[in-house]
Amino acid sequence: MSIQTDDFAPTPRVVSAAPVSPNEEAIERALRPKLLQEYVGQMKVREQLEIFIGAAKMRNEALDHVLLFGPPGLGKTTLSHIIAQELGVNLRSTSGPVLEKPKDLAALLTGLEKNDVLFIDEIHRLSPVVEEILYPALEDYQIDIMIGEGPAARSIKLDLQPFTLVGATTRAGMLTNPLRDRFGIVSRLEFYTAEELQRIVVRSAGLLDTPMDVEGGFEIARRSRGTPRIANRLLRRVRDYADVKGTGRITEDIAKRALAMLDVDPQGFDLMDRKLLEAVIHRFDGGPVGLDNIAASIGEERDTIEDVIEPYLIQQGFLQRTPRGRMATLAAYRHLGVTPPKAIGDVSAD
Ligand SMILES: Nc1ncnc2c1ncn2[C@@H]1O[C@H](COP(=O)(O)OP(=O)(O)OP(=O)(O)O)[C@@H](O)[C@H]1O
Ligand SMILES: [Mg+2]
Repeated sequence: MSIQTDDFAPTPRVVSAAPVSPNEEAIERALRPKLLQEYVGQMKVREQLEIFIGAAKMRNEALDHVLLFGPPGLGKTTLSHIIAQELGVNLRSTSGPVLEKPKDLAALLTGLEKNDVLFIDEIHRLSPVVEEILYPALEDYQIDIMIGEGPAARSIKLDLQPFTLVGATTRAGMLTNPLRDRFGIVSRLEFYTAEELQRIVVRSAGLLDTPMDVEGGFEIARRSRGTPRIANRLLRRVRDYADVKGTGRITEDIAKRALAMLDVDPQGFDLMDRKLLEAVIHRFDGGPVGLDNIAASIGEERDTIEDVIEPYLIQQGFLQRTPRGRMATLAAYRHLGVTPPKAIGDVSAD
């Protein structure tokens, strides 16, 4: 398959943390680090995994089950591949919504070889009946399957090879307790710093054969909302700009001009972020306002706001989540150049 431009998706948001097209996923695969050593940032997670993977290999045992959670585009799928690679075992990948029936999961489980990794993306979307068979599989490497139908139906126990489940989710809160309790290793991925993203951008530019100044790379990094997927996407867009409007080299000036053209501001906010902040400030007096009201007001899905738009705004201190709803902080007023009401200073202080 040849890699073409990935611009065909309907008006994708350039700072969307989700992949905007199947083609982008192909490009991402090419940019994916293969080893823990190449995996930038997430020091705590990496350190833990290094030790646990090393120990599992020394004992020739399956690694304990791993739950990876965090916002989209931070490297959960990448890490699952790395875990299998470092363990020197096969990786089987699937996702919660794909596993419709218990037998779908049973087929995967019985096909696993000793110490293999089974990756289940969006594990919070497993159906309860499928989740049921996962429990004994995780605990005792056994599954109960039903043979036959009607009165002749009986359940038999099947032994499985020891294996490691790597589950990924953007919402750890949506996992059932019995499922969550069966993960021995729980790793939370954090947003990356601009310096870490810069290292990722430099590495990707190298893989894409694109000459880039340090300042150009930093400009892309700091506008990438802490997310490698966005950093890699902005890099590709800036590279297009550099090819057409410049000499092909990504300089600071080229990066700034390209990003301004893409409406990505120096904070990494795009029109959607600004629309959300503006709605909270202008239509709801700065909040508190419920998610549903925000969703209706800016014409976005509630889930998209919760999973994709607001985590970064909250992490950066522009939005606050309170029991009564979302509130704009002083930083949000300042960012939009709006004079804050007097009371807001006190709210933001705590
Ligand atoms: N730590 C990292 N170092 C270098 N590149 C990274 C890192 N994490 C992610 N990336 C890059 O970002 C891209 C997106 O990562 P990945 O697909 O693993 O995210 P994800 O967390 O699985 O997202 P989603 O929640 O949408 O499934 C990858 O193609 C990879 O190139
Ligand atoms: Mg993924």
